[in-house]
Amino acid sequence: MTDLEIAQKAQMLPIKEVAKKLNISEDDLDPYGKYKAKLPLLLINPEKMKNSKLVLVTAITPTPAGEGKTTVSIGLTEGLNKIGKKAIAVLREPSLGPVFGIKGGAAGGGYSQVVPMEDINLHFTGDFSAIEKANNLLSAVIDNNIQSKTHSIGIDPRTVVWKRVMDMNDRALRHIVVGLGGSTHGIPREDGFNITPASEIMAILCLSENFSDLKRRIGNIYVGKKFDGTPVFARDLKVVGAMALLLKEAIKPNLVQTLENNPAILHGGPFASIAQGTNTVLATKMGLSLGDYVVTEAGFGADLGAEKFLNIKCVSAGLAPDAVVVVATIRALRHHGGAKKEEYNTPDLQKVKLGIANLEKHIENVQHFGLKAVVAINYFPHDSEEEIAYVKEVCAKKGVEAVVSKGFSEGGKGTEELARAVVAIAESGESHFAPLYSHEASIEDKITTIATKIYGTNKVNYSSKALSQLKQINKLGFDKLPVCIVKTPKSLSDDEKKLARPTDFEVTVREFEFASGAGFVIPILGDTVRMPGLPSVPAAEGMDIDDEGIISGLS
Ligand SMILES: Nc1ncnc2c1ncn2[C@@H]1O[C@H](COP(=O)(O)OP(=O)(O)O)[C@@H](O)[C@H]1O
Ligand SMILES: O=COP(=O)(O)O
Ligand SMILES: [Mg+2]
Repeated sequence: MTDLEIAQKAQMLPIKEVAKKLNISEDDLDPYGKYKAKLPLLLINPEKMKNSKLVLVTAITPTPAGEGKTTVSIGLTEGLNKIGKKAIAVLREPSLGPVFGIKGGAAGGGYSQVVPMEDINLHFTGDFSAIEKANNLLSAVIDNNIQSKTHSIGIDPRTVVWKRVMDMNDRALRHIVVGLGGSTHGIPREDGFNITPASEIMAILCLSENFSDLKRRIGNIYVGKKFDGTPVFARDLKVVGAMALLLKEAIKPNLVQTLENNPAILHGGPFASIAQGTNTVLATKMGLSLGDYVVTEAGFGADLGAEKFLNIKCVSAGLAPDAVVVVATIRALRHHGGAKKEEYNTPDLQKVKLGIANLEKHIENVQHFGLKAVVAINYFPHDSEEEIAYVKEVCAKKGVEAVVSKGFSEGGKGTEELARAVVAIAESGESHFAPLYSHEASIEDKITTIATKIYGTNKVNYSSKALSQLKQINKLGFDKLPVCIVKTPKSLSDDEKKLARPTDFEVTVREFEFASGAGFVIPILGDTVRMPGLPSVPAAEGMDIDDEGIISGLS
C-alpha cells in the first residue's frame, strides 16, 4: 500500500481523545474538525518542562527523496510509547512546494505517519496562509507608502529588500517588477517572491515565545533605506499590530495524532536549506510541558537543520537536547559512494565503504555540540546484512550505537530497540549542549566556524556584493546576531556535486539577506535560491479527487 492508502485506512481517535492522553481538557482544546485542534499557549509549563527529555532527529546528507527523519521521528515516538514513555512527536508543517513538486508531503511514511495526512499536507489549519498574509500585508504597505504623496516616509524603492511570499514552487516569481501600469498603479520597482517557509514571518513564528515577543520581532524587520540613507523597519510603517493579529491562530501549535493514536504537535515550516527548517519554540515547549519525551526533527542533514536548531533555536529558547538521532540509510551511503539513482537499491558493500565518510562526519558534527548520538539505520528492503553490519562496526569505532529502525514497515513494533537506545542516552546525562559560537563573534567568524567545523571547508570567500553588505550589517548593528546559512542540502559543501565527505574545498558567500526581526543574518552560499522551481514533471500531475472527495496521488 502507498503512504496515502495506509493513511486513509487509519483508525483515528477523535482529537479530544488524543488530548485526554495529555490531560488537556476539552475546554482548553480548540478543535478544527474532528481530528485536528489548536493548543492554547497557556498549556506551556516551565516547571513541567524541566523533567522532560528532548530528542533531536537529524540525518546524513540526503538523496533528493529524503532519508526518513520525519518517518523515524514518528516511528520512534510510537516505539517510546510502546516501552512506556509518554512521548510526543513535535514536527514541522509541510510546504505545498514539495507536495506538488518532487519530494511530496512531510507526514512521514509507511506505518510511521501522522494523520489526517491529506489535511496535514494540504491546507492543514491555515498557518501558512496566515503567514503569507502577514508577510504580504507588509509588502502592500511598503508599496502604498512609496506611492503616497501625503504619508510617505521617504523609502528609496531601490533599497527595499522585503520580498513577497507564496507557498508554491514558482521560479517565474523570483525576479519581478511591481508597480507597472502608470501613476495610479504604483511606483515601478524590482521585487520578487520567496517560498513561504523562507518568509521571515515564518522564522519569527518559529522563535517567538509569546505575542509581545512576536510583535517585538515583527517590529524589528528590516525593510530597506530612506533616500537620506537611514534604515526603515516594519515598525516605521505602523502595521505591526495588524500583522500580529493575522497570526492570532497561527501562533498556536497544532495537535494531531500518529497512526497508533499517539499525540503529535505540528507547527512551523520546513526547508532547512533556504530557511531555519526547525519547528517552533512554542510547539517544542508545549510538547515538553505535556509529555515525558519530545521527539523533534530539523530539516535535511545535520549541517543544515540540526546546526540551525542548535545554534539559533536552542540558544534563543534556552533548550538543550538530551539525545540526538542521526538517521542514515544504506541507499544514501551507496549514493555517497557513487551509486547512480538506478543503483540505490542494489546492495554494494564497496560503495557503502566509500560513502560512510558522510555518516562519520555527521556524527562528528553532533559531537561538536557536546551531544550524544545514536544512529538509526532506517531500514529499506534491499539493505544487506553485511552492509548493515559494516555501518554498525564503523559507528561503534566512533563510540556511537547504530540501531536498525523498522518503523516504516512495522510502526512502533519496529522501533522499540531504537527507543531503548535513545532512552539510555537521554537518561544518561551525558549530553552537554554548547553552541558552536558566541553571538559576540563577528559575522565572518560565525560563518567560518560553521563552514570549517561542520562543512569541513578550508576557506570562506565573499563576493563583492557580500563584502559591501557586510559593511551594511556592521553599520546596522546586525553583526551580533547568529547566522542562518542558506546552501544546498545535497552536499556538506556549497557544491551539490561534492558527495560523501568533501575535503580541500572552499565555499563562497554570494550575498546576504537580513532577518533582524527573527534575529539572524542569512549568508547565501553558492547558487541556492529561496523560491524553488517545479520539476519538468511535477508530482501535481499525478493527483486527483473523486466525487466522494477521495484524494489520490498525494505522497
Ligand atoms: N524505511 C523506508 N522505506 C521506504 N520508504 C521510506 C522509508 N523511510 C522513509 N521513506 C519514504 O521516504 C520519503 C522521505 O521520508 P521522510 O521521513 O519525509 O524523510 P525526511 O524527513 O528525512 O525528508 C517519504 O516518501 C517516505 O515515505
Ligand atoms: O527542511 C527539510 O526537511 P526534510 O529534510 O524533512 O525534508
Ligand atoms: Mg521530513
